[in-house]
Order: sequence, then C-alpha cells, then structure tokens
Amino acid sequence: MTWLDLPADTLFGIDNLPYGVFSTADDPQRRRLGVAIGTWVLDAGAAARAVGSPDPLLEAPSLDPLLAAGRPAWTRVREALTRWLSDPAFRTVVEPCLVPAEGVALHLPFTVGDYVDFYASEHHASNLGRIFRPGSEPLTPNWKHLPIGYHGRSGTVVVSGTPVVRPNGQRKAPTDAAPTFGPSRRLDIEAEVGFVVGAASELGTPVAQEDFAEHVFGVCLVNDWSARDIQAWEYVPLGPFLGKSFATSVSPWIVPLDALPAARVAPPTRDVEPLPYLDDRDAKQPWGLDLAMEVRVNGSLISRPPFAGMYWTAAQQLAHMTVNGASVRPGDLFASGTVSGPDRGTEGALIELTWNGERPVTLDDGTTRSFLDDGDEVTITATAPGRDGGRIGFGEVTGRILPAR
Ligand SMILES: O=C(O)/C=C/C(=O)CC(=O)CC(=O)O
Ligand SMILES: [Ca+2]
Ligand SMILES: [Mg+2]
Repeated sequence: MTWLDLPADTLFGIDNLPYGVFSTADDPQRRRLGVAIGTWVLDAGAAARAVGSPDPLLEAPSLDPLLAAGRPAWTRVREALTRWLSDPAFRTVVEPCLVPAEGVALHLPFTVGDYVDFYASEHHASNLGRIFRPGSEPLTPNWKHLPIGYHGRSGTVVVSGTPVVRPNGQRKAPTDAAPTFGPSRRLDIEAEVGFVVGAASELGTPVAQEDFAEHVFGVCLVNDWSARDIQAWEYVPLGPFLGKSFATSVSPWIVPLDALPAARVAPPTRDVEPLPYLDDRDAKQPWGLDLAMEVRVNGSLISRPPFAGMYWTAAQQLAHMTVNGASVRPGDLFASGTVSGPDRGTEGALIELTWNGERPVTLDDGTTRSFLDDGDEVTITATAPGRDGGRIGFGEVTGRILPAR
C-alpha cells in the first residue's frame, strides 16, 4: 500500500515503479532520474536526499550507473523507493519530490549499447516467410533450433515521441526490371518487447538462462520501424540493413524485472527438442511473460499482439547471444522480434495484418491503410498481470511519420 491516493486500477501502482529520465519545463536542461507512480513522477535523487540517504546512482542524468551497478543495487534501490512511497512516516519529506507526470519531458533513459533484434514469434516468422519467400517452407530449417537475430543500429534508437522521417532507399518489386531510388512506399511497424541489459558479462563466458535476472534490468516496448520495399530487395543474404536502421523507437519507462513476477508464464510447448543451453523445460520458472499489447494508428486500435505465445523467451535469447563467448554490457538492448499471435487482429506488423497490402485495415475515420502514410502516428501500449489482480503498465511507445527528405 502506498500513502498516495491511487485508483485500484492504476497501471503505475506501487508494485510497478518503472524507471525513466525526465526534465521539467522550468529547467529543461536538467535531466533527472524518475520513477512513475500513479499520475506522478518521483524525482528519485531528490527523494533520496530528502530522506537523508543521498544516492549517487540516483543523481545521474541517465540510468547508466544504476544499470551497471547490478542486481544487489537494483534490489536495494527498489526496496528503498517502495519504503519511501509506502511508509506514511516518509510522506512529508517525499511528497514534495513528486512532479505531475503530464508536465514532464521524458528522454531516452540510458545510453544504448549494442542493439540486437530477434525473430521469436512463430506466427510472425511463418507469415513473413510466406510473404517474402513464397514457394519455400515458411520457417527456415534453423528456426526451431536457435533464436534467429541480427545486430541493429543502436545509434538510431530513439525515445517515444521522436518523429520518424520516411526513409529513402532502393526499392525493387519482384516484377521491376531494376531498382529505383526514392521514399519507401511500404513503411511498416513491428510491435516488440525490449530487454535492457544492466550488469556486464565477461568476454568468453556465456550467460546461462538461470543467470538471466543477474544481467537483465528491465523491460520496455519497442517499435522496429521497417521499410518493407527496401528490406525485401536488400536483405539477401546478410539480413536487415537500411530497411530497419533509420529508426527504432523505445518506450521511456523501463519496467524492472522485479515488477513482473505475476506476469511470468510457461512458454508454448516446443515441438523440437532444444540443445541443452536453450532447454528451459526443467526450469522452475521459465521466462515467458504475459504482456497484452495494443497497437493503434491515429488512435484506432488495429491489433492486440499477445507476448505470452512467443516461442523463444528472452532468457533463451540472452543465452544464445552469448553462447559463443560474446559479452554484454550495461545498456545493451535486445528486442524480442515482432509479436504476432495466431489470430486475425493479433499481428504485430502491417505487412501481416494487411497480408502484404491485399486486405487493407480500416481506421475509425473510415480511411484505409496497407502501409503507413505521412502524418500517421503509431502507438504501442502494453500491460501485464500485477499483484493482487492489479496490472502493470508499460506506458507507450509512439511516433509520427514525417515526409521523406
Ligand atoms: O523473414 C524475413 O526475411 C524478415 C523478417 C523481419 O523483418 C523480422 C525482423 O525484423 C525480426 C522480427 O521483428 O521478428
Ligand atoms: Ca524486428
Ligand atoms: Mg528498426
């Protein structure tokens, strides 16, 4: 229980406490570490000072030092924040450190290190296989043996709200004789879940699945904007490149893994036996997570992707990403891959929802979309089960398309 007067159905209750970085209109240059609670942002550094235990990890203008500090520090800081917001004895000193959330600007909360994007939804992978590689098996022979991924461009990871300029590039439809250059005509979204690495691992030493929570700090939402025409022409044989590197949007609030015990679920049954380092069948609690996502274009709900059905978990992805000895560093971000369910209306990308443009979606204003128009605003939200029947909110990742330059 918190001494704040929060509605029972708040998505930012005391069992969530996601971390972000904010500034206020009267001091726009000063970035501060904040924690979302109800309709407020707690200035975490100021609160620590107010209770008489200033904390350098909370004074930084980003989450970087906290991420690097590792699991014991994450536990200590979360326990302290919970105590300050629960124990009425702290109310008079902590309450002045609450800032109304509607008035703050939210920034990219950490320095993004390496960025990896996976491909973990069987439904998405099968759909894209059918669309991109008609006549072949939808799933490639490796798909159920390893979590397929690629390294993306961390420098173009942007915070929610950043406009996305339509990319120019080479486009070539299978029927075109030669490629042409110009603005993408098939600009798409990918609704994904991102995992933020905190504690580094050692070069040469893989991170086993059971050590997932020692290294991963928290979870955010990701929109992996994708120019399908550029992608389809460029991706053979090395994979996505300019069709995805122009921008990747992330939500500003990082929900700690510690907020998600009630969200953990068993992943779907795998029909191919995984190699030992990927096997999670005996794990006490594998890392399936029951996030209910929603995708809106200009406010119209177009899809509800279910994260619980992802074939590969984030713990398997981290184990795979490091099994060759590659290390991870604070701020590394890896995304799940597009979250698509088996049913119509649960696909995480327009290319699937509209089946390559053949069946456009109708928005609430009566207009239709195969892919995104200039001016369109895409917003992805998610919630997960929380304590005592409550829900954990992830906030949103949103972005509006600007015309090509
Ligand atoms: O199947 C392909 O050739 C391409 C697939 C993608 O575009 C997907 C990708 O970025 C990974 C994902 O989000 O699942
Ligand atoms: Ca993707
Ligand atoms: Mg991208």
